[in-house]
Amino acid sequence: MGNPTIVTSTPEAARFVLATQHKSFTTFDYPSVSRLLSIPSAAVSQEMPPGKILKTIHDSMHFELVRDKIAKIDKITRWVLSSWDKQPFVFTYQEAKKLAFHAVLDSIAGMAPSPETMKLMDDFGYVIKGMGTSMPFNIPGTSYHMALEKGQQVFEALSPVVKKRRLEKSQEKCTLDLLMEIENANGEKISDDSLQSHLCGLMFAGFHSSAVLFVWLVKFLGENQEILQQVKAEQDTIRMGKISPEDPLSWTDIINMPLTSTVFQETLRMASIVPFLTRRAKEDINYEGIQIPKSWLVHVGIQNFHLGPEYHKDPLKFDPSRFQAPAKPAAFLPFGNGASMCPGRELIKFEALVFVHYLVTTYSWERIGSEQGIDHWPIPIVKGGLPIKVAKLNKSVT
Ligand code: HEM
Repeated sequence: MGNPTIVTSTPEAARFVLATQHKSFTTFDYPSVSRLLSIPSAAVSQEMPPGKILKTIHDSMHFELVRDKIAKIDKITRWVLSSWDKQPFVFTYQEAKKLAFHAVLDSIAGMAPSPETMKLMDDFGYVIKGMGTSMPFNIPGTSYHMALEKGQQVFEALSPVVKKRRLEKSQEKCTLDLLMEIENANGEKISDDSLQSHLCGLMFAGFHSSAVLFVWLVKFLGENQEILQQVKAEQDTIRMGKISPEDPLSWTDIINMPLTSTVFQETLRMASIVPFLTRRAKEDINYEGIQIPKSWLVHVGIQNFHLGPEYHKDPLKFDPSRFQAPAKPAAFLPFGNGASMCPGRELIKFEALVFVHYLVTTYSWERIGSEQGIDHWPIPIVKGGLPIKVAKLNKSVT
């Protein structure tokens, strides 16, 4: 990282750094990543207090607002899954990206799937790829250079989206609508450039991590047939309670998915999609006798305790039942902790449960190809994109 760094691996230290002593640390962004996302000049972010923007983003993903989006998530999920049986096989990661990107886009910008959103997704895919490079040099021909170019294109493509949304008076509030309403101390509203930039940041926060989660869900369920059958029974019961096959899932259905919810949690634990978080000390800090000098980085290893036998019995076994009892305090932090804790955690939970519902009630699947293993950077993902052969079930609804 090029900075003196202290590495922590216990949940207690994680809690200390992320929450209890939050005032003593600042978040740390990798410069090569920030560069890909901070598309307009730094001056743009000066116009509105960052705290106000962050609060608005968190508010826009408040449980009650996200709960109202279940029908939309349902529609997007059916749209993605309905095409699977027309193909000899699918790359789970490709399909997961489609689902994750459009669910996030709907939530943050109220945008429905279209050829334009597909192009936006493909372009943003290059930005993500550029973040994963170990050589972030802006040299033509490199993936980092391509990512910078594509990031700029995404930023520009969002300009008409923001302008149109300013004119619309939509009943359903998305993050963009709420950001448009805030004012700084001089009574000025946020600029279009700034809004476009924040949308890019939100896409980054919500897109790739969600797509990767869906891939892990398919992998773990496929490898654990007994659990899959139990999840299927839970989801079939919900489906059979519907009057018409077209009826979307509702909030009541979501709360009737306790087993699938534990599968979601166990997948987050095993995959540890955000394996570590980094903070910078704002001052000299003493933690249980250990001196953390001002401006040093602290690397909070989350995966260490997610997979630590002291915290989770038989940690490499996929066992959703361990979440029937609450996890030891702070030994499960897939969404971080404290003030920066992921505001998208309810959204992604609903997305994952709806996805599993249509997956197991519509298809059976079988992993194909010989590629094994995990790519670990920037986040852990199944190598090869998990190609699967799918077969439509008799009473499927998509
Ligand atoms: C599997 C999916 C996801 C995982 C594992 C995940 C994980 C995390 C983690 C660990 C953080 C804390 C970062 C830190 O403390 O430095 C975070 C922050 C954040 N996440 Fe997520 N996230 C996911 C999905 C989403 C989604 C769908 C959205 C919606 C746009 C989202 C939006 C955000 C935002 C805006 C932040 C920054 C919050 C802040 O700085 O106050 N995330 N996420």
